[in-house]
Amino acid sequence: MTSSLIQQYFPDLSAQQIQQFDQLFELYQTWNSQINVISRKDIDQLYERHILHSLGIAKIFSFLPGQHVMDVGTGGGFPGVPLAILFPETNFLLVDSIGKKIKVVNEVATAVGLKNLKAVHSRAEQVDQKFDFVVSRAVTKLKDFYPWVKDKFKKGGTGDFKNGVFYLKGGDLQEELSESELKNIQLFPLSDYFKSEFFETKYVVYFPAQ
Ligand SMILES: C[S@@+](CC[C@H](N)C(=O)[O-])C[C@H]1O[C@@H](n2cnc3c(N)ncnc32)[C@H](O)[C@@H]1O
Repeated sequence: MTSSLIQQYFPDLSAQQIQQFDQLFELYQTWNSQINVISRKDIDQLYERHILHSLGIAKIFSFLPGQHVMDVGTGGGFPGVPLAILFPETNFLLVDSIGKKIKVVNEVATAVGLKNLKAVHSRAEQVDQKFDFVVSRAVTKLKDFYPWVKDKFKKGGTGDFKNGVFYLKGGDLQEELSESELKNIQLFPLSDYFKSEFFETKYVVYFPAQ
């Protein structure tokens, strides 16, 4: 399997980025058979359901060179690994509270030669660093998530986006968003960018640090 689906939606990739995305299939196939980081029945859908889904954030916002981004609860590296390939001059810290998942991330990142990514075994709450942005997917409800990261933002912003959170969410979000009591939430449907059934119910949720 190759990264042709990714190239379809991101036509300006460099030869190195294409090679890195191509390498991911075999790497995840191998590592996932030893340490489960994505559902085994999903491995054939790696490019659509994991890599392209992660890159949905990049359709909304382009991280800048030198910015610092934390991926909370990265598991096997989503969305952090695909974003670190796409934004090679942005610094990514991938965090997970399960050490063996971080081992997979480090193996994959080393194999594809990612120099802008560091993965650490830690609870997000315990990370003592400040970031421009936090990204995440499938970790917990926003009401419980935001307190983990609320004191971890630098002041600042880029264009329409003040430093804050880009969270990949699916399904009916009304109740979750209202119980979170977060202000200035923006929802971006990924069906506006990616044409397949999988993305019909998927969103990027953005809110500024508050
Ligand atoms: C369902 S997995 C999602 C993994 C990945 N983001 C993805 O979408 O494939 C949730 C992950 O969050 C991690 N996690 C849960 N609470 C955490 C916390 N407080 N700090 C860091 N990681 C956490 C779990 O260990 C688990 O790997």
